[in-house]
Amino acid sequence: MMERLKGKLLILCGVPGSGKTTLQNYLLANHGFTKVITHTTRPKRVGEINGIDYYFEDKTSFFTKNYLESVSYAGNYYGSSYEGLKQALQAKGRAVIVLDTKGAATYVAKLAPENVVVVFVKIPREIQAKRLQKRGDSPSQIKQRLASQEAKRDQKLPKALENQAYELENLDLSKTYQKLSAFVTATFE
Ligand SMILES: Nc1ncnc2c1ncn2[C@@H]1O[C@H](COP(=O)(O)OP(=O)(O)OP(=O)(O)O)[C@@H](O)[C@H]1O
Ligand SMILES: Nc1nc2c(ncn2[C@@H]2O[C@H](COP(=O)(O)O)[C@@H](O)[C@H]2O)c(=O)[nH]1
Repeated sequence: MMERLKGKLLILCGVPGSGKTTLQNYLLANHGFTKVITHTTRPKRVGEINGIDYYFEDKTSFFTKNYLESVSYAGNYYGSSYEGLKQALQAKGRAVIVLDTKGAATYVAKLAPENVVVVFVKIPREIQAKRLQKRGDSPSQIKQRLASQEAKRDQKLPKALENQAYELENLDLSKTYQKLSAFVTATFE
């Protein structure tokens, strides 16, 4: 299915702890994007709010939604709904979503090319645990997350996204913001 929509979606996917959520917040604050809020069965982190960070679901309510795609990631379910995407695009014509690479590949397959761009965010493996620690994840959460099949798979750009994704290394945050801004200006304006 190549669904044609009004507006354009920027997908952030990539390495665990690479800064996808941080970059999403930057785009919301500085580039007029609206966030596509996704659903998860993962427990809330400190400071997360239902309906802002995610729609937090239980294992029954999760399966009552109309998903464009859903995945299992490190032992929890995640899914993005058609309604969420359409609402976010209707708001300002440009929307941003954070997905794992499997979800990103599904969007690329399902949406028309003019409606979607993908940014794959990277950091070296050696600093991943430090980034997750900085966010407040516990040592056991970090171990479980980085040992998961999905986190290992997302260490590199999958074949399905080759030549489809802008690869963005996120070391010095202010330089990353500059590069992302330039990419958005070239792609959306
Ligand atoms: N360039 C950077 N330099 C230093 N710290 C950073 C940088 N970018 C993000 N961070 C910090 O790294 C931590 C992880 O970032 P974030 O939660 O945005 O990653 P993520 O890719 O969304 O993670 P996950 O894959 O687990 O969903 C946060 O504490 C964030 O503030
Ligand atoms: N395919 C999807 N991936 C999603 C969705 N919502 C979030 N994610 C990705 O899951 C992992 C883990 O997220 P976290 O918040 O627990 O750190 C990360 O890669 C997200 O990008 C979704 O709806 N679909």
